[in-house]
Amino acid sequence: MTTLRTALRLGCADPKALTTMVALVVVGAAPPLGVAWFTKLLFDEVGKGRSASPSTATWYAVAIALLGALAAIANRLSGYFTTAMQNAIAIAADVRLYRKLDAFLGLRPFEQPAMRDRLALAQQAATQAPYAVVMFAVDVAQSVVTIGGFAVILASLWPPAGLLLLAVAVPEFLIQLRLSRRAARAVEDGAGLFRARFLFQAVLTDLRAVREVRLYQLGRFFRDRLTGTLRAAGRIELAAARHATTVQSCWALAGAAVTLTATVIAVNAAVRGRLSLGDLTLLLAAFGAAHAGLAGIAAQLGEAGAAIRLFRHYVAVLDGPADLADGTLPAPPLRTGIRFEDVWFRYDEGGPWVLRGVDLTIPAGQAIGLVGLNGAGKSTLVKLLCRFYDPDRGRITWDGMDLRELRVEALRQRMGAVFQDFMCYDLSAAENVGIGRLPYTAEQVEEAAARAEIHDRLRALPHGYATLLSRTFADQDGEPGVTLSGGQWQRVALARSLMRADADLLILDEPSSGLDADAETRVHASLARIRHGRTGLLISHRLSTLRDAQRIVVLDAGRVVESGAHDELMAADGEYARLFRLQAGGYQLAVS
Ligand SMILES: Nc1ncnc2c1ncn2[C@@H]1O[C@H](COP(=O)(O)OP(=O)(O)OP(=O)(O)O)[C@@H](O)[C@H]1O
Repeated sequence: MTTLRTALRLGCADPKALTTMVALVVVGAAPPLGVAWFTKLLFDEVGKGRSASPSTATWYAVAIALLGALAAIANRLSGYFTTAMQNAIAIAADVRLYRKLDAFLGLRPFEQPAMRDRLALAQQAATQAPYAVVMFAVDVAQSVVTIGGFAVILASLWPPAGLLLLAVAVPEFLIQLRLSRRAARAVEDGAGLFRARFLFQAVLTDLRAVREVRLYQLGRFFRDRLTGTLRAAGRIELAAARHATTVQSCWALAGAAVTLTATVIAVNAAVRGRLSLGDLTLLLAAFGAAHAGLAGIAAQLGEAGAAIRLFRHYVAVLDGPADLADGTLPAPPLRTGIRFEDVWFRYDEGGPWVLRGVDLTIPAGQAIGLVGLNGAGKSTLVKLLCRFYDPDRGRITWDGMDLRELRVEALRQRMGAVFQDFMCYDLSAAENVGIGRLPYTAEQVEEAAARAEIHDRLRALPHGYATLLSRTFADQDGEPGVTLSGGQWQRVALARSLMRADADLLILDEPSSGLDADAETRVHASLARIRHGRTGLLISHRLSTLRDAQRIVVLDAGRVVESGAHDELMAADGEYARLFRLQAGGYQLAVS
């Protein structure tokens, strides 16, 4: 019931367009009745032979033509308002869906294949179902007028025709409902393939992917995967269509038999003089139209039924539980520090532990460097700190308060971060930097860009900061945008995080891995100035960039194995000292 209610509510997204369309549909339903009636009168008039009045017959013909024109105009206009209604439904449905997705506080819902399938189905059904339900209701209303009118005509000419119609209509409705279930199941079964299709299409068209696809000559490989996916999806769709066609064809034979029965009886009555020629025409037209009308409603019931079944996925996403419970307390400015207390975490229940009892303190006003081999759990630790996930055991505190007690939005407003896999948005240069803190001013953007050593490059772009950073979209002049080098993009991402340079906590996960040596030195000097007296967590494989951190923490397989200042760790001669010497040795070798 909630599903239907939600669909109906969305279906009424543009009440004006809806009511106008309904009015036009109802107006358009009346002319066929008039046409049938005037055709009967015309035939009866012509049937009088010599005593027929040519002017009366002409008037009947004019009336038929006018009614036909009225129906056609009402039909066109209702088509226009239907489009307006569809647009409004699509916008309202998407707004609700994406607002819900945006309300997920963490990352888990986006990492679950079942949830992604459901989401794909929800996106598909979001506009279809509300439209199908509304159109079904409208067509039923229209058909009540048309079929009701024809039913009155049939009842006055030959009452048993109504029973004959019911005998054919009721099973037809039941059959369509059954077929709708099967059709919806076919779409559900193909959801994974549907997503895979988009994946392969993206690989074959995405600017970053096509580079590798060209170099490794993977076009054929991915095309074959795409074709395989399309074929598999096609097989599911065709199996459902084959079943529907078989059932519907058999049923069409039954419908034809009923129509034949009605025709034979009516013709017999006419031959015996119980019906006039006009009556016979009217009866056959009325029976055919009523039958077609009922079959049309049954087919639409099937379509609406399938759409509603799929729409359950949309409602399930909207009504689904929150992924993380939001806290209730405001996040105060950081005074004492952040603590990881025996934090255990794994991405999947039953999966390997990624963090295993991490104890770590980030005192307020200090910069901590985090070091470890690939897969040690550094980025995971950052993700927990941003509260994208909650620890399975232990807790993380902000001035002694469990992160889970704080309002997530408030907590994140106190953080600035640049992630390893940062985003390159197809937006202007100013927007690419400024969205780090909305709303932004041009001065703030330029200051952040200068700190990240990218201001001169952005200012020198064809339209300065207004230049679109994209090669796949055109700017307002129809010109393709500009794209930056990898290191320049990284500086833009860094500038974005520096829009929050005054944040209580600055997290920098490999902020300079793609920077040239000159830029790296300058960026780190700039970062050291910004971080001075601020709380920061800096992750880097380039250990020399962490030297000035007050404390360096070494993570190994999800555990803190060493902790101390650079000199202390070097003196301890442990893992950090080994890695540092290895890197330094590499540089020495290169120099000598
Ligand atoms: N979203 C995820 N779902 C499941 N497992 C994940 C996810 N992200 C990371 N992992 C796993 O967690 C482990 C730690 O990954 P993490 O990214 O935290 O390591 P890291 O120390 O940052 O490594 P690197 O130096 O390579 O960036 C890895 O084994 C990885 O496979």
